Amino acid sequence: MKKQLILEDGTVFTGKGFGSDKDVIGEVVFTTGMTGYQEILSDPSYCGQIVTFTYPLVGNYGINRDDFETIRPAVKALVVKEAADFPSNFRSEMSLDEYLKMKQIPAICGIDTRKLTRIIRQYGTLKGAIVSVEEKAEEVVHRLQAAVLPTDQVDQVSTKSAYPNPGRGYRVVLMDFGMKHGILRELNNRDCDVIVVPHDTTAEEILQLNPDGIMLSNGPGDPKDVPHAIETVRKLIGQVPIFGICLGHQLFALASGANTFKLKFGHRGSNHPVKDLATGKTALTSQNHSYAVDEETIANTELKVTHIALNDGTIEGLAHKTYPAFTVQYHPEASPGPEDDNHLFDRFINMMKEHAGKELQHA
Ligand SMILES: NC(=O)CC[C@H](N)C(=O)O
Repeated sequence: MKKQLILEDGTVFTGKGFGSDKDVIGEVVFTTGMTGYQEILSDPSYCGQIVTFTYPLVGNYGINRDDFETIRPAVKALVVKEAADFPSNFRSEMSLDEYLKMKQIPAICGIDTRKLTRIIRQYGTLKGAIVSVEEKAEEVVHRLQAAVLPTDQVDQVSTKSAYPNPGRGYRVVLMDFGMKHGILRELNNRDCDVIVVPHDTTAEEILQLNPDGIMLSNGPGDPKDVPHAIETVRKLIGQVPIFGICLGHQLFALASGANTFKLKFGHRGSNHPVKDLATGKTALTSQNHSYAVDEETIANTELKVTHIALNDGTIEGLAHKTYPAFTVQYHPEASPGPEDDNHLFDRFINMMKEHAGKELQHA
């Protein structure tokens, strides 16, 4: 069925719909990863976004049961150049089209994704809609310009109640702002005794769980849309070791008195070079973010910059000057992408070991 992708600046693309048939409005972003579409479409940080894949072929290895980052995908829609009709891979259980239909996520193929990406690069992230070809473009543009996109994405994707993920090592309270399962997987691999808690859990409730460390997850939207979480993180800094990823990193920065701002079109892909300022080494990293911490506001805080993006010089990592707390803007849990910085999870374990003054048998 023919569909159109319409941008708020009036650009109209026509293509073929697949996945769910419903009409949607969202923020159009692009990702440059050459593989990993299953992890990307199931990463809750994409909640509300229409994701364009710059890699021209998507769906060729199907959908498998191992690579989900959540069981309830929150992405709004997908835009691709070519969608493979016949996936081929020993792990494949269904096609991308079947999966998108099952999860009611619309997609459009046959789009000139290079042109679309250039528009986003030039003008910044835009609102867009995927609608039937029957719809009049001017009316849709009008609707798009008037549309106010939701700001409650964290609440949409965070767990509604706390749940344990037992282990015999250090106890970690994992604040779920839209957590990728990759984070849980890394903590499990290190035997952590994890308790996942909703985004609005208070600092007092968290400390009552007697954690050895606190993990702040990734998550969708503007970090300033979850002021209660900033307040919670502020109260937790200095109490126990903290490790934050992506949205968790931004919340840690805001809680420490720094500021965040929206990047023009964000960083999304699996090969973003990041320099560790302590070692001088560069790692290739998996990224997915629209916001970044403002470097000019770091001087007023107790934080130091530990990592920077080599593409645009923005902050990619922070550490507290006195307390055991550090965060990264990128994804050391990868999924998808390189695992160069997976050792950061070991650093968190070591921090908990030092702080707790005890070595746990399995940690
Ligand atoms: N992956 C994330 O946690 C993204 C953080 C935040 N939503 C951003 O877009 O910058």
